[in-house]
Amino acid sequence: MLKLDAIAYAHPGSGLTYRFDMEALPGQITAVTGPSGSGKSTLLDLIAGFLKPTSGRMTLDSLDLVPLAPEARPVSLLFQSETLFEHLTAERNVALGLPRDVPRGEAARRIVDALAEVGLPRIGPQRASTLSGGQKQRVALARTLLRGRPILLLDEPFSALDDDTRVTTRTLVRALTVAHGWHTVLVSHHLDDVAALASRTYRIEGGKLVEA
Ligand SMILES: Nc1ncnc2c1ncn2[C@@H]1O[C@H](COP(=O)(O)OP(=O)(O)OP(=O)(O)O)[C@@H](O)[C@H]1O
Repeated sequence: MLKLDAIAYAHPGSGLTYRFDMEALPGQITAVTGPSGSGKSTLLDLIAGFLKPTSGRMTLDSLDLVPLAPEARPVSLLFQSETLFEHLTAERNVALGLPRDVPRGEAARRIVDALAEVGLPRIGPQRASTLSGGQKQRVALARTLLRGRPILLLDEPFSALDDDTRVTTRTLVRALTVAHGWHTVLVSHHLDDVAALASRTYRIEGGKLVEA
C-alpha cells in the first residue's frame, strides 16, 4: 500500500500548509479531485519527489519514500500532454523505459510485448510525430510497463482525447493497473473519469485530503 501520513508542505511565501493523509491500494485507481489551485499537482510532486515535505511519512509497503530522490522512487508519471520524443519511433520511445543493461534481443522482445499489451502491435517503427493523441498515450503506457514501477501518477491524462479514445484509454489504464498491481493515483477535474475508474476518491479541501 502507498501511504501518506501527515505529509506537510507549504510553498515558499504561501500562508497555507498542506497536510496530506492518503492510502492507495495495489491494483486500484485512487482519484484526487478539487478545484483549480487546490493542490493536486503539489500532491503528485510530493509523491514523485520533486517537492520535499517538511514533515510526515510516506511509504510504499515497508519502503520509506521520503529520503529517495525522484529518479530512485518507484514512480512513473503520465500527463495530459504526453512526453514522447516526437522525432523518435514508437519503439525507441518505449525503449527509454528499459534499464541500459538489458541485452539487445531481450530488449526487442520486451518492447514488442509491451506495445502488444497496449493494443498497438504494429506501430513500433512509426515516428511518434505521426501518431494520434490516444496512440501516444498508449506508447507512454507501454514505456511505463517496461519501467516496472509500482506507483503510477496520472495528471489529467485523458483531457486532450476525444470521447471514444478517452473511454478506450481509461479502460486500458484500469486493466493495466489491475494486471500489474499498480498503485495508480489519478488527478482529474472530470467526474465521469473518476466515476468510471476510481475505487477510492479524495477531494482536496483547505489543504487536506478528504475522502469522498
Ligand atoms: N512553486 C510554487 N511556488 C509558490 N506557489 C506555488 C508553486 N506551485 C504552486 N503554487 C501554488 O500552490 C497552489 C496549488 O497549486 P497546484 O498546482 O498544486 O494546484 P492544482 O490543484 O494542481 O491546480 P490545477 O487544477 O489548476 O492544475 C496554487 O495556489 C499555486 O499558485
